[in-house]
Amino acid sequence: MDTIYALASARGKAGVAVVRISGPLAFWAVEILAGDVPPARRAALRLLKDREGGVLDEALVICFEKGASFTGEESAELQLHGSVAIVNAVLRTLAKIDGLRMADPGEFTRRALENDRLDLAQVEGLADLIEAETEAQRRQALRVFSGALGEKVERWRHALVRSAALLEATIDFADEEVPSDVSPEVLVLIAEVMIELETELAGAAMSERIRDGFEVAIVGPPNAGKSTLLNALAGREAAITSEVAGTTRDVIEVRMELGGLPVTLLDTAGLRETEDAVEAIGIERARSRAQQADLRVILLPHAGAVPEMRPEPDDLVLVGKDDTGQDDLSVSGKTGQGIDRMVSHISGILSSRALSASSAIRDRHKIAMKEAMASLESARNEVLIGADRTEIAAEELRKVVHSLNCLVGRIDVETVLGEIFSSFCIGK
Ligand SMILES: Nc1nc2c(c(=O)[nH]1)N(C=O)[C@@H](CNc1ccc(C(=O)N[C@@H](CCC(=O)O)C(=O)O)cc1)CN2
Ligand SMILES: Nc1nc2c(ncn2[C@@H]2O[C@H](COP(=O)(O)OP(=O)(O)OP(=O)(O)O)[C@@H](O)[C@H]2O)c(=O)[nH]1
Repeated sequence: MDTIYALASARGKAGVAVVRISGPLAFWAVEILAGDVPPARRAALRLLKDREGGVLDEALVICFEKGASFTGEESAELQLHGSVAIVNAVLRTLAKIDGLRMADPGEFTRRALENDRLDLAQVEGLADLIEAETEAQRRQALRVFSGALGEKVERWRHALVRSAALLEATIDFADEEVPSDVSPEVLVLIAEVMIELETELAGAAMSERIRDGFEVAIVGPPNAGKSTLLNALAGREAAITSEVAGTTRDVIEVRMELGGLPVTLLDTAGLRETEDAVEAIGIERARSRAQQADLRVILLPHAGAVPEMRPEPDDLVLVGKDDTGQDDLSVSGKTGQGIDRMVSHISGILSSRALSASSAIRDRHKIAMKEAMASLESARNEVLIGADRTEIAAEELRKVVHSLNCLVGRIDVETVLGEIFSSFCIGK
């Protein structure tokens, strides 16, 4: 096994930079640079020197013994003054040590996975944790990283292995005295797992939103003040505004954080009848994107106007360009009147939806869970049919266990690892 090293903190000037080393020669590398191997897990101040004895930096060195580190391997951290020159000089010195090489992206985490410090779902949670930009993303990734999914899978697997064992016991004893009918107990176990899987699957769409962002579309007739409102929310001139009706043609997207949630706001072409072919395409796009969005803010030109689009139950219907706020249900991009109220309404609705988010954060999880569900359904049907189908039922249950094993990466890991780690930073 190679010993790997990498800069774990971001490149560029910083207060402190962290270089990580992991593998059988990690302490050896520390000894070469720092002169000795400080006691494990204690920050020790050392002068780091290159092989010619030139001082590289005064640094904090922390050693982690094999079996008690992030990767599970012998590893060490060099906490350096965060200058580009120091980092480069230290990395150069490490490169010259035989048996050491620069880590690939995600390789430290990969080793943690190989050493059973993390399961695959946790690795995926960790990837999301590093990508997290909003509060909701941080919380979701942390939940997955903490191993919530793995724990559930463990419980499900336990129930299914027990069910299969019960069924198999009846097969083995088929010729002898038949033990009591196990099917009621098996059916209960199967039903319990199915209910929990269903809940996870139902929350998958929401966890996806938290990862990728909710879409909120601003819709209304031309000149309703949509672009001005978007710009006010974005805090910049993301969309062109003008007194000419029909200014916005394409869908304009602005990503922002609303109440801790990642939200993509969509400014859309004003909805009206038009002879202009280009505008008509824009209007068609506006309608379809708005329909697919999670929520719509429908702007009216004046109180009592008929909305351009039929509002869904949670949609907001507001009178736009109302600078003074004569109406509770009004908003002005120009003065900012009503914007706070609108934002808290939107984030309230989206947050309540986000509560149902599950740990199924990737398509891979959804696919494995759907497979598990399908096999569970067949297993249940076979059990219901009767004793002569017991063997088939047990076989279906083994398939479920297989799908669950894939889910947490007990098997078939290699096929997904490349994809997962391609998004990792070097040093993680
Ligand atoms: N400086 C530094 N900060 C960091 C990390 C790191 O590697 N270095 N981490 C890296 O991502 C995260 C912390 N994760 C870690 C996870 C496990 C162990 C570890 O040594 N585990 C041992 C001992 C556990 C214990 O003392 O309770 C073990 O699990 O056996 C260290 C860091 C975030 N902050
Ligand atoms: N008084 C006032 N004028 C506004 C407000 N919002 C927009 N306007 C003006 O109304 C005109 C149209 O505003 P836009 O934001 O471009 O309207 P839009 O709904 O995006 O228009 P289209 O792109 O044509 O669909 C511009 O002249 C804006 O300056 C507002 O809150 N108060």
